[in-house]
This record gives sequence, structure tokens and C-alpha cells, in this order.
Amino acid sequence: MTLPAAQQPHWRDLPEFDLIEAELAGALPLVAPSEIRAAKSALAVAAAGGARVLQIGDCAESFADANRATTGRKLRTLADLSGRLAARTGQEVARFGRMAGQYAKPRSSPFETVLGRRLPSFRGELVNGPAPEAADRRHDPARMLRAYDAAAAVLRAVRAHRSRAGQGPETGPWVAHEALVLDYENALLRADPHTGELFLASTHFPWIGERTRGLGQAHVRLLGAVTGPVGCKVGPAATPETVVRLCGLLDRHREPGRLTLIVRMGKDAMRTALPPIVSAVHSAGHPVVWVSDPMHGNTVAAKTGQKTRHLSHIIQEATAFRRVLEEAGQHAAGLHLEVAATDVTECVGGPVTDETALRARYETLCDPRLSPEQALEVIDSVF
Ligand SMILES: O=C[C@H](O)[C@H](O)COP(=O)(O)O
Ligand SMILES: C=C(OP(=O)(O)O)C(=O)O
Ligand SMILES: [Mn+2]
Repeated sequence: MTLPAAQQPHWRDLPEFDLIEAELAGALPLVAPSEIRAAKSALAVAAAGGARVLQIGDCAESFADANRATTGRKLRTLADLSGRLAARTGQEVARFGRMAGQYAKPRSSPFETVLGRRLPSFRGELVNGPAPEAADRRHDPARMLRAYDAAAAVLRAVRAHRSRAGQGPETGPWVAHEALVLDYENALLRADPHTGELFLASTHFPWIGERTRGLGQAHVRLLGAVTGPVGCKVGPAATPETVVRLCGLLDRHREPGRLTLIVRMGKDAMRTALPPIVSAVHSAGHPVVWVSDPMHGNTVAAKTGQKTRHLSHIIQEATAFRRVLEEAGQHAAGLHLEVAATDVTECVGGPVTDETALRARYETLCDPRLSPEQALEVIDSVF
């Protein structure tokens, strides 16, 4: 049965589509079931209160970044920030990069205005290009193959980095992305040759975004059907009933480490909307990992015209998240942040003293990211 799915590219009628799908369906898995199991075990420790979780990276990755040097920089940022979270909490930190697949974006509108031109919205390099020209904005299914190749290159760099880091407690880094484009994700479904279980061979940790988590929709069915850890965003409109139903679909066996709820409510909604959800999920017996994404509910338009986020709002939301969880006797496991590996000026706060300072190095392909220094300030303020 074909279920409804939001935010999908328009490309199925193109003559090349079937061949591209077949090529992807025959491709080697990008990740191994053993790696997925290790990530789930680390998350299970966090679900039981024994570890923290940090998930960081770009809002939208770029194909041009799929090289060893850039990936190395991103992994060092992840290691530095995780080290700081570990030092402040005295716990191991399970580390995830929004990388090796974060190439597709849901958008609030099908069109956007760039440099005065109304264009189809940029939806991530897996779907179309960011250049402000109609030709680049065309949905092109061949981009799925480029995304697969870019993800494979990033994963080679991640594995090289892991082997240099040596053996320690298994804390990653693992890769994560929003499982958004179903043509890409479905083509990368594989069966574990040892157990026969279905897994998503595109990433260690797929999550469902706020705009595609509809009950009875295709994204929830897909992630409900695979083994391995999965995430789901929870925004301000989610009711306790909806979240418990999502848990029922995504965590059928009530398994620790299976489901991470990534809460992104905005600084004002957090304190009233989250407590009844935490209590309902607990009563329903789902041992979820609670993580705060304090970025996506706090996006504002700067007077420069750019999207931005204020560090103070980000800290306010994540602090409120921690308080709500702890008041309910639950573990506030960690943070999910959009962070660059360089000193970008995309969010206001710290060295970016006001909105006019955003112009200096505003480089994101989609949402405004924290610089590493700003991200440290978030960690230090919240934990
Ligand atoms: O990263 C998340 C979404 O893709 C992004 O916040 C959407 O932004 P938009 O409101 O500009 O479409
Ligand atoms: C699209 C994103 O977030 P959300 O689904 O929470 O809006 C994202 O994480 O970039
Ligand atoms: Mn984003």
C-alpha cells in the first residue's frame, strides 16, 4: 500500500528515474548492521541514564564537503564538543555527526525568493542545486547517486578517523541524517544477511523530521519497519497522545536505545508543552532517549534578511528542556545542534555581537549554524 508522504521531490515521471532507482537498489550498503547495533547499544546506555548523547553538524551538507580534510575538521569539532560534554557531566558521550547523508531538506514553502528572484526552494543537494537559477532548482533523480557517492566518501573518512582513535568504550562517531527522500531511503533498505532483519543501509541513525512525522504516513512506516536506532523530532504542536502513538509505531518492543525523541519546541513552548509528553511516554513504558534540539523552534528573520538564531534563546530552550526532564525524574540525555566546523557568523551571540555581524561569514546552505565556540557556550551553559 502506498501511504501519503510529505516533502517528496517531483521526478518520478522522468525517463531516467527507473534506471537510477535500480542502480541504487543494487549498490553496496553504506553502513554495516554491526555498526548500527553498536550505535543502538550506546543509545541504550543513554536511555538508562548512564551516558549522554551529542548530535551535531550542518543543517544541509554539501557534496563539495565530501572529502577527507573537511570531514576530519567536522569530526574534530564533534570530538571537542563531546569531550566538553563528557567533562561537564562525568559521563561517556555517544557521538553522532549530521553527515554522510544529510543532503535533503524539508521546506516550509515550495518557493523562495533569492536575490529578488522567485525560485523553487532549494531542497538539499540530493534533490536540486542551491544556485539562484531555475535550471539548478530542477529536481534531478541522478543526484541520488551523487549523494550515495558523497556519503560513501564521508564514511571512508569517518572509518579512517575511528581506526586512528583506537579502541575505547564504543561511543562513535556514528553518522545520522533525516530520512526524508523515500526514493533514496527505500532503495537502500537491506536485509541483514545473518538475522534477516531489515535495516536502512544509508546511515547509522535515521530520524524523521517535524514535517513528515504524520501517523499513518510513509516515513513513520519506513522507520518503524527497520531495525536499529531511529529518531523522531517533536515540535510544539505535538500532543501527548500523538507522541505516544508515534512511540507505539517506532518502538514496538519498548527497547532501550531504539527510539530517540528530539524535542524542538521553541523556548516559549517548552515549559508547558513538554511535561505532559514526558509523563505520557513514561507511563506508556517506552524507554526513549530524550535529546533537545534547541535550534529549529527558535529561527527568526534578521534585519539583514538572513535566517538566524540567538544563542540566548538556544540556551534558554535547552536549559528548560533539562529542567523539565529532571523534574520528571528522567534523564536529559543531550543535545542535537546545527554546528559548523569553522567560525561562521550565522547565529547571534558570543563573538557575533549583533545581527549586522552576520554578514561576515554566513555560509550555510539552509539553516543558521553555531560556530564551535558558540556551541561550547551552549554546552557550558546547559550542563
Ligand atoms: O532544516 C530544517 C528545515 O529544512 C528548515 O528549517 C526549513 O526552513 P524554511 O522555513 O526556510 O523552509
Ligand atoms: C529539518 C530539520 O528539523 P525539523 O524537522 O525539526 O524542522 C533539521 O533538523 O534540519
Ligand atoms: Mn535545519
